[in-house]
Amino acid sequence: MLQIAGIQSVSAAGIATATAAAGVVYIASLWIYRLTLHPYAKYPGPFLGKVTSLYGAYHAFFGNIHLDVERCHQQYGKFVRYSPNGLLVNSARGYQDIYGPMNKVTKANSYIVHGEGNIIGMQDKKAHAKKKKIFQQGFSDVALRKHEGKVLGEIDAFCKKMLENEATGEQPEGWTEPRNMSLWCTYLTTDVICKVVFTTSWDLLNSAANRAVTKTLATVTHLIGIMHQTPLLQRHTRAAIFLPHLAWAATSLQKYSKDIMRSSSKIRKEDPSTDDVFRLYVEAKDADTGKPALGRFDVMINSANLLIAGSDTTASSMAATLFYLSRNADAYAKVIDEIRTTFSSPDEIRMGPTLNGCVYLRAAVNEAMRMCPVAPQPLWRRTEAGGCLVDGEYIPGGLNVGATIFSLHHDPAVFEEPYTYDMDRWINRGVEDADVAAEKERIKVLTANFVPFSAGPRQCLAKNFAMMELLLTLARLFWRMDFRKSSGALGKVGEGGKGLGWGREREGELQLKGYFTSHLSGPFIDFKARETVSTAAQ
Ligand code: HEM
Repeated sequence: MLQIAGIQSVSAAGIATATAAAGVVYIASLWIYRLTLHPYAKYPGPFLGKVTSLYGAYHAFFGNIHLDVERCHQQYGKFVRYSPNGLLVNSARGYQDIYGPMNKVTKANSYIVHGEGNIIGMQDKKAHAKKKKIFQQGFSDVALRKHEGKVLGEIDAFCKKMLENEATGEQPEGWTEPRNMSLWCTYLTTDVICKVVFTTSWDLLNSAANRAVTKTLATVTHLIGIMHQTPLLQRHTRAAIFLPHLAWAATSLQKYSKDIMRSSSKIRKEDPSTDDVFRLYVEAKDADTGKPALGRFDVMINSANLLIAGSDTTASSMAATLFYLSRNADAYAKVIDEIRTTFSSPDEIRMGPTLNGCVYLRAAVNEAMRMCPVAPQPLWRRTEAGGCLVDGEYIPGGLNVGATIFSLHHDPAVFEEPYTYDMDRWINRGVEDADVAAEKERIKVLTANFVPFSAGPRQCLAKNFAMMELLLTLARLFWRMDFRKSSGALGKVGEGGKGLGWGREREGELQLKGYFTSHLSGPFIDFKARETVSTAAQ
């Protein structure tokens, strides 16, 4: 009992009841405000999404946020209020208004979860543009030509590995044991990005010792994906309390980053001429002052960030292409034939116009990236003071707006049968003269709705590098070996099926976990060396 000013005694239970009652009144008033007077009150959306940001966090936790957003657009239309302060739009025009070059938005506050100094989270537009120019130099055309040799070395090691039979010995007729390609592609892309940025790697392709790093990377993107959806979890301390089974990954990532930087700096000490992206950032000069453009911390955090941004992203696009080609015989035949007739040896497969001219390969990758985009969650932006127009709707300043690439890529008004892998939709149909304009328009509309790397000033920093890695890897792989989906239960891993829940029931469709980046299980693929080629050419 407490005696207050000698007038009244108050029990602990009484205080608890009063506090709980005040809490209930506060939450009820907040919900009523959000449902009636809030500027987004007029927009449709799921009831729980309108009143609490935990709704989005819940779906991000289970990795189905991209599907839930898709379901909401189907139910409510183009505009969906997906969180109290967050409105989603699904149209090419809306996408350009939010992300395009003329946008009047900044990155939403949720991007603080990527850590201080990380380019992906910068809100100040001018400061971001200045930094991006510098960071992009690491992936410019000139830099890409420098990286090509390192990338090809890793790709060739990967191809060799794919033809090895580990575990249980050879399968009949020369086919390898089933390989889990989301894992193997992540080993490759992690080795590649480490080599390009730091000159050293964990050699995940050849050694199992550090392969746990892929679990760390996936868990970090899961954690970040949840934190992005709700301000209630945007501090790492809170995430550590409420999501301890994921939060460990942030510390683990720091350890891995320090580890790779330590080995990199050892190499640099032994050979000061070591040339890589890290060195380029250290030596970058400010164009106005001629002084170093980046501080030590800036270089460290952004180089480490490239490990996350540049590993499972490219890997899932690669694995998705293998998934769909292994299930679509016609597309498979066209791509394989194109690669094997265009190049007479794998060594001929290099960056340049010949590879870029492989229209079927490009279409196969496009269609896989359309169906399985790498960034499947709402990419939230905050409107600037004064507000802006988003597809004709005025949105006041200080609110979140966004879109999901997944829904834009599955709009049935643009992509006929959006859940079907149809590589040919990307191929010019070579129509009669009278229809040339219509065909041009068809491709233009598809392209406007196809934004795997996003658009405008915050689009992917290393889009050309990622495409180079994807095309080189797949072309060299397809030249050297045949492949097929594994048989039995393994062959079904990662695929939709009855009873898997809304949006996950279509057989033949690759299912992804909608973390901050997409996370895949499988596909399991068997490989077999081309019979007509001498072993020397392998
Ligand atoms: C197929 C592969 C890839 C895809 C589809 C992809 C896609 C994207 C998308 C959609 C964004 C925008 C994210 C947002 O708005 O929050 C982004 C940003 C970014 N990406 Fe990629 N990415 C890929 C590979 C890479 C690679 C290989 C790297 C680095 C080597 C990289 C580095 C970055 C960085 C640093 C940003 C932030 C840019 C900024 O804020 O200005 N990405 N990427």
